[in-house]
Amino acid sequence: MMNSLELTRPELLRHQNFIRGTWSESAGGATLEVINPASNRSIASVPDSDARDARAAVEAATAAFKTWRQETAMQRRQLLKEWHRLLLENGEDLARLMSLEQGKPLAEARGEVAYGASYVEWFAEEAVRVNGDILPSTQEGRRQMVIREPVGVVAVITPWNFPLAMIARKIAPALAVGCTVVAKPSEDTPLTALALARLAEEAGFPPGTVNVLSASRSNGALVGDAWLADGRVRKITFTGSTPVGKHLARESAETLKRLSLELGGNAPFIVFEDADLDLAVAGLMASKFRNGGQTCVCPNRVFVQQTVLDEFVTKLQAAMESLVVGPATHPDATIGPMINSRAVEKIQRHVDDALERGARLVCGGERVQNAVAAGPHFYLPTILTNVGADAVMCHEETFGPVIPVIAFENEPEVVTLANDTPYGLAAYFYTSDMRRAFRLPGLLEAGVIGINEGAVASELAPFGGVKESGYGREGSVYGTDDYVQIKYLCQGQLGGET
Ligand SMILES: O=CCCC(=O)O
Repeated sequence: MMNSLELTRPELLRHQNFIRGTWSESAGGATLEVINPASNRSIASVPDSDARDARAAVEAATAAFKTWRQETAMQRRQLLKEWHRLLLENGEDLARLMSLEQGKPLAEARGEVAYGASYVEWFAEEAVRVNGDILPSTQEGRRQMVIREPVGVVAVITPWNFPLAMIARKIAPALAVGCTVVAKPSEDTPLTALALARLAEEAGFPPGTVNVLSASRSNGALVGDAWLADGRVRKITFTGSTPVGKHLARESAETLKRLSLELGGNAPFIVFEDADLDLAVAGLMASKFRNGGQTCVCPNRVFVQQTVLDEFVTKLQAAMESLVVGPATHPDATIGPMINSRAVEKIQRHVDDALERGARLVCGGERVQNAVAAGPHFYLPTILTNVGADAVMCHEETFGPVIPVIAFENEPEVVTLANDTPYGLAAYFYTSDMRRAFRLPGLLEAGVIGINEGAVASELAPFGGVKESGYGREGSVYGTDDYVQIKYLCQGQLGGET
């Protein structure tokens, strides 16, 4: 049982920024307390960086870019492979750090180490596949070619819900193609990111190639603004809320940066009457309760065909009895604390709103009050039925262990309901009708579709949204596209002597 920061390698707990290959305090000397969401107590303090640190990181990354882009692809692959090896070798320590600062159960944190590391391995292999093209010639004696070049310095801004996987799957493709990186993790979970920086240092990346700094929410905005204003930063890759994504899109217009935005979702999970209901319940459990419901692809609205609604809810409630809410230190915990009190208040506001509008509470609906999960941030797994389309939880991401069940009559109706949102990240449906399985993906407005499957993410697959869930794709063979620019070379006068 994990009960403290007993790391095999205590030096993985970093208290400083990593800029230009050295560890340093913030320029202003300010610090930020990292809070364990399970106990609401401080775990460690890290720098509370500001615009000066942000600029120092860009200077380092700009200088490093000149040489890093010239490295051979094999050398970049080699260093990424070494980083991948170190992530796995230190996986237990990384999982402990992640559980403590983010709250996810240790088993899930171990899973995230493997998941995040898989992107590093994938992009290590992609480093040697940044190919160009030779185009058909439009004139005799002319050769037309296309090469792919790294865009330059990339700013990486990551959320708290996957402290390792999100930063790994942004930094790895950037480094693979020859970009250098300045990164700021969420103020809630900087420790995992700083530990990754330490392992990048050990892997041997040249100084300035990877720069990681921590900052509080308010100073973090100053860091972001400094990067937005800096013309040397050629790309921003961000995972987080849609309002922040829109701010980045607006403000980066001045320097016309490239953007990858992985933003909010409002995923529908649709269960048709012809579905295997046990399979659908298992898929919903896997998808909905990943990280306690704090995942951007978690089903946020569960649509069940009226004819099977009661049977489905009975099976779902029975499955939910196996969930154990508790801190990461509890060996059987399957749902940890929510990240902070703002998150718990939002969940409660959504539940209260649905109940006021006529929803029926099947189970949960409040914070946990027991000895295993004693802190203020634990929320009971909740089912609500008879949820109206006007409920706030049908329009905003609840980001917690709450399942609103909404009845529907037929396919056209549920497609309209599912698409009735500005978001379009993930959508799931369960059916045994093969024609429907082929038809529906074309009708659902989402970047990722689960067909009789609730766990969809993988390093081999493109991850990203449509509509106000953002743009750009992470992972897969498409995952380096956002980090390269196309250059056209036209070589003339090739004709030899006749
Ligand atoms: O929450 C965002 C990313 C989750 C995932 O990679 O499946």
